[in-house]
Amino acid sequence: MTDLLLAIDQGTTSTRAILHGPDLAPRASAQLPLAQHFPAPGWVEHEPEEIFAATLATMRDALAQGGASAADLAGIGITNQRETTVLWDRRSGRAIHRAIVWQDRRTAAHCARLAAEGAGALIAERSGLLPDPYFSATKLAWLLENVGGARAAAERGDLAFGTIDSFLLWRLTGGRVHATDATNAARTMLFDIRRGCWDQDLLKLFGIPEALLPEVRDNACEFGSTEPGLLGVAVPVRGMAGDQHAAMLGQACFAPGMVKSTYGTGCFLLLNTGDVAVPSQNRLLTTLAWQLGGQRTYALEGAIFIAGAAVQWLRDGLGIIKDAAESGRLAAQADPAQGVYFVPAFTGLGAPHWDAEARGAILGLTRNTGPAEICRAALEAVAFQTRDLVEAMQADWGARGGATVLRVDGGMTASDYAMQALADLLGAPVDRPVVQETTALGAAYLAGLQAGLLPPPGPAVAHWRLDRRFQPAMPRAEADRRHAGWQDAVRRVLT
Ligand SMILES: Nc1ncnc2c1ncn2[C@@H]1O[C@H](COP(=O)(O)OP(=O)(O)O)[C@@H](O)[C@H]1O
Ligand SMILES: O=P(O)(O)OC[C@H](O)CO
Repeated sequence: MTDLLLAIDQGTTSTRAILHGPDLAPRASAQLPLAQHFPAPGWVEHEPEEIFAATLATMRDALAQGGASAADLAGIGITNQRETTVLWDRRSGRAIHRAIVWQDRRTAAHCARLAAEGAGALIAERSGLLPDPYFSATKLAWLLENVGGARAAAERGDLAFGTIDSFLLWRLTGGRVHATDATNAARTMLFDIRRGCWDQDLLKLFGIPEALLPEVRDNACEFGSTEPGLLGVAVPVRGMAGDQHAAMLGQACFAPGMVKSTYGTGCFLLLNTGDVAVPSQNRLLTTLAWQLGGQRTYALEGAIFIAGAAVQWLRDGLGIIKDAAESGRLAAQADPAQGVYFVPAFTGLGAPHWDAEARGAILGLTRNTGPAEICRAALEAVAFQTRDLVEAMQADWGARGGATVLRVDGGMTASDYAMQALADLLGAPVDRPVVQETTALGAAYLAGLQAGLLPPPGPAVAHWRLDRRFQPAMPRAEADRRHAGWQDAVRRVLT
């Protein structure tokens, strides 16, 4: 039977492939870590060849573990870390520089200049974003300026730009297809989210030759077939979406007002705003939720750069825990009287502050502070930042109503401690689904939708099931007092 769906989830810290049945039940998975390169302070790069090799290896491994072959697949869905920028040679398919990762801050001065020159209004009106190094446009401009011969080659049409989805599609199809999907395009800062096309004024603002750009398609469509030599037979790629958008589909946030929050390296909270692109008055991002059948559904997004990455730093940087799970065990033993706050602004602060130059701090230390208090502060920082985003979203969307429950997913949701702290400090229930790999689930769903195996977004899609609801247990006054302490700590790191 050709009814299995293979999702590729190419994330910031790892590459995964998950094999799903036609009912979207996960059957087998494979994962490989991804090396992080930090060539200068604030710079973050990935090796595109490593990404492609890991993608292929995990796809083959997931199929083998599921006792399946490529001939059993109805389609592949690709989902990916967004904004990360690759520039490659069309002839060789090889990148001319390492990928510049979404967290990379090397273009902070470029963005500050754009903001000072008043370009923010055009950027917000067309792309729904704001001038920050997070998005692809200034990363691509940097590559064109700093890699020898790149601009001339780009103008000759010899180079191709893409986010990780496009790069993988190019390589999987043997260089036959240069395409992206609307959600990934929406994160480049070059795309008009209301008209659904590349924007000439933004291309001019960033000095980007149009010849570099991929074709923009719906999230579910025929993206092209893989080279037969790669998996044994040619398999159609039928779904593609940025990871946070795929997670919205995986979380079945189909109705306006529904919210999901993904806690991986960073945290990304998205609210479905239906067919309206809602401009934010509170420094959130207006973006696409998905585009299907040419119809665009929009979202408001709050992006926090550091969530689980703070836990990684406790393990690898400070060395106070041996594995991520230990952070919760230690936090549970913390002295409740100590007001320690950890602002994990390692790569600046994202929404709603957007301060690229801010750096991290741990405040409120005493002689009694130890690893337990620092772990608690790191886990609570994620909850406080989520609360900042939720409050900004309520201000933008408020009266229109919607869900009062937060659907969560991502690696960090494995921590019961962190999820309870989230419910407590937010003062709202937090729902963790049975399948926490919602990003891959969303990608598999898109491929299944295109293959005709699954219905369009709506009540007939039945892949979401509750694992556990975390109810707020902390008195509201206490949560507010702690949040005020957090806000004070943030004020001290802002530049
Ligand atoms: N039990 C846990 N407690 C706290 N953090 C955790 C736990 N398990 C995993 N994490 C964090 O989750 C992150 C990995 O999540 P994942 O969704 O795989 O990330 P990404 O897709 O960004 O690569 C890591 O940063 C890790 O520190
Ligand atoms: O790889 P993740 O899961 O940390 O997600 C990265 C985001 O897409 C960046 O915008």
